[in-house]
Amino acid sequence: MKDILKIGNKEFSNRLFTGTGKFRDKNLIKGMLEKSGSEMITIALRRVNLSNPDDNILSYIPKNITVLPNTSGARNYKEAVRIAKIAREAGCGNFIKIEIIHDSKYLMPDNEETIKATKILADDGFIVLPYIMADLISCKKLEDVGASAVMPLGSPIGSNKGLQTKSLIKIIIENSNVPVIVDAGIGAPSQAAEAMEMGADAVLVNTAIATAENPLLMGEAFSMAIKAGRMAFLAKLAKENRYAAASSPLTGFLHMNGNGKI
Ligand SMILES: CC(=O)[C@@H](O)[C@H](O)COP(=O)(O)O
Repeated sequence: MKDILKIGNKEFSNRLFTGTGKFRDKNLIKGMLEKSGSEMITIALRRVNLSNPDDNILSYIPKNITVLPNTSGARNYKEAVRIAKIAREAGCGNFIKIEIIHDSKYLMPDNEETIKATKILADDGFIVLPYIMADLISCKKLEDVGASAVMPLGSPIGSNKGLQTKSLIKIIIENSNVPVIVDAGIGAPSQAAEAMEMGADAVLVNTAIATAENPLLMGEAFSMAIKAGRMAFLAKLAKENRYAAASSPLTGFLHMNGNGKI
């Protein structure tokens, strides 16, 4: 079955997006991409060494992979816009993940500044993927100003705490007209599968893969979990029941009386 995710002018058949940070050896990135099949990876522009191509994170990423530069380090919309433009000038393409953070303890994104940056960059031809707090109203505003996807957080970046915003993300999924990519805090493949079962379009995982003892195997595990979650979503999950419902016909069972006793 062909199940393609379209973002901007690109099509993705793998719904795991990855990151380049925190690998103990940058040479692991290529193997992780191969094993996981991830087709898009995010890089922090401040890690692109423009003056020395040999020490450039881009040299560890195969050419067939879509690079998603992020504006990490930006504290307001002006800084994010400037970083995005530098990334495009540097040849990183027109995809941009907006990350505007001025809280170093929880690394919570500033939705208001993100909406401003999204409008300016979308108007300027960028494919904008904003990283945001899981808030429906912000997501709708982002859609209105031209975001190509929304990236609500599951839990704080690098926390590996999973889908702490689950019910809020569910509301966003049910009401969005652009792809919903769950980003940040996803610590285990089972949590990524949970997001996909709920109807997320993709998941972005960095820390849990990069800091695993075996990042290649973990990348593959995430990819498989995301595929399984996506298939379960498409197959439509069976409904939850309050009480037990016997799987076989009830013949031969003792029946309870009105007090619930057998
Ligand atoms: C790499 C990147 O963009 C992170 O800011 C992203 O949000 C992933 O978060 P985790 O590292 O928690 O997976």
